[in-house]
Amino acid sequence: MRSDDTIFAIASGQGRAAVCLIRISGPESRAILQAMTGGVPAARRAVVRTLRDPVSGEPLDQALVLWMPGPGSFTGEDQAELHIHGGLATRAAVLRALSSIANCRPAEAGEFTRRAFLNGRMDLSQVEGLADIIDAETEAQRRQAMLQLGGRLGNATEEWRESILRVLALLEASLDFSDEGDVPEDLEVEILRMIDGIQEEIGRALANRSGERLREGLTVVLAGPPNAGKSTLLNALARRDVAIVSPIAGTTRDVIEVHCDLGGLPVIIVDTAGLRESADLIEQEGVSRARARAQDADLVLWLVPPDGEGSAPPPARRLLKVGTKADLQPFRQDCDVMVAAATGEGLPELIARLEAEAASLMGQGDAVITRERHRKALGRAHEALVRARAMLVGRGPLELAAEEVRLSARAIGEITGRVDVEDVLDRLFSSFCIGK
Ligand SMILES: Nc1nc2c(ncn2[C@@H]2O[C@H](COP(=O)(O)OP(=O)(O)OP(=O)(O)O)[C@@H](O)[C@H]2O)c(=O)[nH]1
Ligand SMILES: [K+]
Ligand SMILES: [Mg+2]
Repeated sequence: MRSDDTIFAIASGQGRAAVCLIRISGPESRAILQAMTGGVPAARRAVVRTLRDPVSGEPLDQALVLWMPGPGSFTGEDQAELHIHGGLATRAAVLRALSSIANCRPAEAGEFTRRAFLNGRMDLSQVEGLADIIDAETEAQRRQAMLQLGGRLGNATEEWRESILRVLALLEASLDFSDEGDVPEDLEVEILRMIDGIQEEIGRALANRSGERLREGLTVVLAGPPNAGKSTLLNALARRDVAIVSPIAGTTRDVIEVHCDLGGLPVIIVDTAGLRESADLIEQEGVSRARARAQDADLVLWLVPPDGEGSAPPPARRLLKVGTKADLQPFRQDCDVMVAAATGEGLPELIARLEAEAASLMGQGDAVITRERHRKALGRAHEALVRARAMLVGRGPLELAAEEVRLSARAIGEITGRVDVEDVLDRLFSSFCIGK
């Protein structure tokens, strides 16, 4: 795979369609337009042209053609777009023609975006935002992904990184001047004050897990004794016949997941095997999976049937008690909600309750961190700052404190893919006037 190849790909999905969009990026883009359309249109102006085979000159299709010269294009390279008719034979003919051109080849997965990143058109957090937009299943996920693509995470991390590098610059300045005397006391006070400020902001971002929950979906596990009505409730919430329902206790053995959209928030509802002691090996496995899922869940709905006083709920982070078969039992004081999934009674109340739970656990996309990767990088940055601070306060070697601060900046830089420290330091130093 060469990065100076010209790449092309269908960007509009597979299968027969009215229109098919072919994206082209790389140095041959202009030559391709010349060879296939007989000219190059004005930049970023859509024109209709006859597409021809570059070797035989045979007409292949009528297409809408765009020329987007670099560096102002998505990838930063010269780019062209061919909006052709979406018939299978038409696509195949145009792709074949493109393959026949020297130094042109089909793009690998994600290669356009990779080039955009390598050419500085977007940072890593924006690349992830773009991926999340394509994967977004609910309104709140879409909004969060848009904010990330727009640079919310990238801007926040760049600000933190710049502040950390300012601390580093102050430390290095102190190092440079330490043979002329001690680190001025007011400078040390200033450094500690800055570290405290950055730590507090990063700490606040780390404390908020709603972004990751929103990106991944909230996991709600239905648990309870056999025949509590778990599968019936799953089917009612999913509004389709997903799980087998029967009066036989121990019907469900596997873990069954359904993705739902609750008021714009993504919720994964998980049906599990009824919890009981069983001699059946398969059922035992189902029960142990059910317990494991309940333990990891954001929320467990513990289902209590009319005769369900005997069994105890599994350990869970958060648990709601739901009295089931409300058509067969009166309101239970020991339950938070009553529902009869078979008749639909109480279902709107349960859904409203779930929406409220989801909203309080996920917010509406106000978190900065949306992935484990961000959390790990920020966590490392935070820890390094804690060590640097301890070293400064404990009068440890200034060089080591500076090294910790440098580590912190690098860790934060991983979020956007900007890990260069020296050039930013140079820029910062040039604006300083300590002992100049
Ligand atoms: N009357 C009434 N019966 C219900 C209701 N919900 C479920 N049932 C019945 O209860 C029985 C068990 O329902 P399931 O949904 O299979 O229960 P489960 O908890 O998934 O059972 P296991 O998978 O075996 O643990 C079935 O015969 C259902 O028709 C309800 O709201 N009212
Ligand atoms: K059952
Ligand atoms: Mg079941």
